Parts: sequence; C-alpha cells; structure tokens
Amino acid sequence: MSQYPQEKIKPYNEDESKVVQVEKMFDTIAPAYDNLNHMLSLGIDKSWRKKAINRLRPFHPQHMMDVATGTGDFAIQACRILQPQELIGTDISEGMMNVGREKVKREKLDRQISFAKEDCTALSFSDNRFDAITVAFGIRNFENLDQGLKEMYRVLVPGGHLVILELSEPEWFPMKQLYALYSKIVIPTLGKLFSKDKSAYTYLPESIKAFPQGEVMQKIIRKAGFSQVEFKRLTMGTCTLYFATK
Ligand SMILES: C[S@@+](CC[C@H](N)C(=O)[O-])C[C@H]1O[C@@H](n2cnc3c(N)ncnc32)[C@H](O)[C@@H]1O
Repeated sequence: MSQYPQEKIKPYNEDESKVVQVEKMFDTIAPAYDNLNHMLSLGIDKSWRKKAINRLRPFHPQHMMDVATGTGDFAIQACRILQPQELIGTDISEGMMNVGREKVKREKLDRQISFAKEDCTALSFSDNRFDAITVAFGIRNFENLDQGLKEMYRVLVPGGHLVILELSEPEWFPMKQLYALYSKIVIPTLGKLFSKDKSAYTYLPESIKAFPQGEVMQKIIRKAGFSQVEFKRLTMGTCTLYFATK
C-alpha cells in the first residue's frame, strides 16, 4: 500500500504498477536523457553531483553502489573523485544502463564500474555489502520509498554512508514563483520536443511536487534505521542533498 503521495504518481496510466511504467519511461527517453538533463538543469546538475560526492571524500569508500545509476554520470564522477576499488551501478532500466556502459568503456573505467539490473526495493546483494551508497534523482521514482530505504540500509556496512540527491520545490520568493513557471511551461515543452515522450516530462514536475522534502524526508530516512541524518538545500531549494549513516 502507498505511504507517500509520489508513490501514486505514475507516468502513463492508473493500471500498471509504477515500477513497470518507470522502467518503460526511462527505456524510452534514454537516448535523449543526458542532453535534456543538462539543458533542463542549466548545467547545474554537475555541481550538485560534485557536492554529493565530496561529502563522501573523508571516508574513502572502497565498495560503492550507485542506485538508480541511469546513464552513469554520477557513477563516473564518483569513481574519478573517490577512486573506490569497485562501484556497481544499479537500475531497473537496461536502456539507461546501456548508454552508461558505453560511456564507462569510453572513459576506460570499466575495471572499476560495472552495471546490474536491480530494483532498489528488492536488492539481490547480501547484508553489509557496501561502505557507501549514492542515489541521485532516482529515489523519487520508487514504488515503495520505505522499502527502498530499508534495502539500502540492509546492504550498507555498519558505519557506512548514504548520500541522496533529489530535486525539490523551492519554498520561498522569488525562486518559488520562477520554478513554478519553469516546471509548468519550460520542462514539459522542452521534454516533449527532445524526448518525444510527453508524459515523461509532465511526470517529472508532478513527482517532484509530491515527493517529501527537507525535514519530512529526514524523518523518513531516520525511520528506515539511519542515524545522523542531515540535509542541505542547494540552489535556493531546487535540489536537496541528504546524508545519513548506518
Ligand atoms: C532521473 S534518472 C537518474 C539517473 C542518474 N542517477 C543521474 O544522476 O543522472 C532516474 C533513474 O532511476 C531509475 N529507477 C527508478 N526506479 C528505480 C528502482 N526502483 N530501482 C532502481 N532504479 C530505479 C530509473 O530507471 C532511472 O534510470
């Protein structure tokens, strides 16, 4: 049963499960994803990723998983900065990971980075397998947020760290009003034009609006068992960085 409003927001229809529809949506938009992503965030996504990765620097993680890795941008940047022994990118969309696999080969990082099809709400990894887990712009799409967090907690070693980056809605003037215009007009128009999937880019702002943010999300992360849960709003609240410890 759904606990949170974003779990009920699905890209295409009411009938199929959210996970099936989200996989289909990302398989469809995979070829356009990287360009659209950088365009819609005005390139700021790169600096958000860097901030998230830098949060892990003091801990020198060696065994990392990048959940909802998509086309691998976060995994590639994390590998370059943190130099872990292994980094497994996991995702439900083979279409997205195929784009990532090509990029990782081109960057000659295929000895450290591998990809595996995994739904984060039912991971196949053993307990205490990773010392750091990252998830950038993916957790909003989970069919069951509590279960996804519980699974990430299970596969982290005690003392291991979780970093979450997620898009959020600014709460204050003038960014609140600017963002409202941007999400109602610019995102759906450019998304439809470049990805040929109209639904994907109306689903995006709707799911951001519904997703718990700030203190509410902090409580949800704590409920999954994590301690020292912190969050920081970035770029006037358009993105939020969460950091937690098992
Ligand atoms: C917006 S993309 C983010 C990709 C990448 N992390 C980035 O920073 O660009 C979201 C990704 O989450 C994946 N995803 C959605 N639900 C998932 C789940 N339950 N388990 C694993 N991945 C999931 C999608 O397939 C998609 O590739």
